[in-house]
Amino acid sequence: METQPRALCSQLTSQHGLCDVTLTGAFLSWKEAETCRRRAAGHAYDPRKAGAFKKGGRCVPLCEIVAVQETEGEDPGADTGERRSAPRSPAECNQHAFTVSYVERGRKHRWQCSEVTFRCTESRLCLQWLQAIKEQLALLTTRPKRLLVYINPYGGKQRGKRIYEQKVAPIFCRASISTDVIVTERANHARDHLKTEADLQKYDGIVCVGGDGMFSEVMHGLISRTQRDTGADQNCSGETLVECSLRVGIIPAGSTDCVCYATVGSNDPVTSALHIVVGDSQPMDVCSIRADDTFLRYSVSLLGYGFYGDMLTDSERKRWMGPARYDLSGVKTFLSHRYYEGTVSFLLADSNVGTPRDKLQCRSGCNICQQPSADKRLCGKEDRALDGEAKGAWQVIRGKFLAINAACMSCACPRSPKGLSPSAHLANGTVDLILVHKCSRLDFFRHLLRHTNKDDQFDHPFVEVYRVRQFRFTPRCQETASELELELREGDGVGRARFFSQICRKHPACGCMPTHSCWNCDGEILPHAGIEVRVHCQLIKLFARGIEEQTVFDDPYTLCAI
Ligand SMILES: Nc1ncnc2c1ncn2[C@@H]1O[C@H](COP(=O)(O)OP(=O)(O)OP(=O)(O)O)[C@@H](O)[C@H]1O
Repeated sequence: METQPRALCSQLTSQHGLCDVTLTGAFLSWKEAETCRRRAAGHAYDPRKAGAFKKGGRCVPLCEIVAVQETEGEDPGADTGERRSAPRSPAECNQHAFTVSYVERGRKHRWQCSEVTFRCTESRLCLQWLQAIKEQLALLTTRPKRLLVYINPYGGKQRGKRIYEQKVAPIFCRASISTDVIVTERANHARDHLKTEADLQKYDGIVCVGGDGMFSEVMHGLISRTQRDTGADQNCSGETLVECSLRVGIIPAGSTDCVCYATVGSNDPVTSALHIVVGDSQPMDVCSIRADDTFLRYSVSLLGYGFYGDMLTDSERKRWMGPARYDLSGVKTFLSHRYYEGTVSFLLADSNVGTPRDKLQCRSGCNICQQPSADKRLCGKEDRALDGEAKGAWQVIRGKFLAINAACMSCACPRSPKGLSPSAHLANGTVDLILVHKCSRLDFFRHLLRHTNKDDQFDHPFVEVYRVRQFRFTPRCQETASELELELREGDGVGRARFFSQICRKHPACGCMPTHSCWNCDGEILPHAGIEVRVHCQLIKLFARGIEEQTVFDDPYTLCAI
């Protein structure tokens, strides 16, 4: 028989005075006690105190309570940082207390762990409250109890270990989450450990402390391990990959924390730790990248050829500079203004998953991500039938590109708060393919500038954007003889020019454009130019809930009204 959540209602004392505290199956709320309010309305009214109490009232969803603990020898002013000037009265000394830690929302999607202590004179009542809240928390089965934590001690400003120990571990401890912590000793340590050694049965989730590179390691390890354990072959083209059951939490401690920012809305370790504690779950699409029929890598954020590929290649040579290298390499790559020729082929996504320019941003509980995607509907025989059908739907664009970007998510970050593709979705089984054709430096600058302001970066004649399920890129130097011949025949005069430029590209001594760039795959260089990309809908899950609409939570009383 299902356990019924216990409801309680008592008058207890908090640091703001006597209050009515209510526990239901969904909320814990407290507000100024009726008797106090009536007294405050009469001659004993003290506006200063009444205001303070109003501020102290709250309605906290049960799922956002971090923990409840009996408070021994507590000081009623301790949770607000107030110091008691007077010794405790004999009445206070006879009181029993319990402290509730809960999620409190701050500005810019930040969460913090707040506390409230309730006191009462009866030990039985205090125990009743403690037990009732603990029982309710025990019903929240999506919360992790045991986590495997990987810390990159060299990520970002090399503060990963300190961030974990000072900001995250105390929250896990308060929430009674046990952890096995591995501080990595080399690159790919976490990936290899997850792939082969880790006893994943023991854990409810994995946490990585570091930047996007560290997350990518953990993701690769987890996906590979899941496929191996379930008999799926990630190297086989067209294989339906098996979703990973363990969730991944990201504690941001890198120089780029784009995945964390796009899924939580902030780069704050405490916020991430709290999303893990409350057991949030955010599915996320993953792209698999292949070249010459061989699996290369997975990507969850940005795949960029041309501008972003060149910028990453240059910045890797300047690692000694730290995060400032991205700015310098960005300017250098912009000034070089290189373009690359090639052919992009893609399979458009279904219309029910929106379009890159529809301004429907992916937010917590996104409707579009809850639509069954084409990728999900495909399996077995159906898969082959639909794939055959889809073959006719491939679109082909040949041209000279300054950048080819595939955004699996918005790629929002503090510098570009709306991101590379503001309406891209985390889990709808698609990727937004952005083609920036050759244009003047000034136009390209205008396009880049629009990533930082409110203007539409796709509203330029030289930019095309498509929501796709699969795409391929073939650089001109890899195009087959028949494709090149076709192109030469397409325009006579142009043909001659292209013929000569083809000779030039084969002779680097003449100093003309390089024939191809490389791909920036979530911040890692992929040396291949010709690739094939397929989106795997909701292949992994994060301890996150997507970016919340902030306004709902501005008023602590709003939740009571919901
Ligand atoms: N102990 C280690 N020693 C050296 N490299 C490591 C170690 N642990 C992890 N790495 C590697 O460090 C790379 C960068 O890590 P991370 O993403 O955490 O930091 P970052 O500063 O954001 O990275 P980047 O410098 O790429 O922006 C990752 O690709 C990861 O494979």
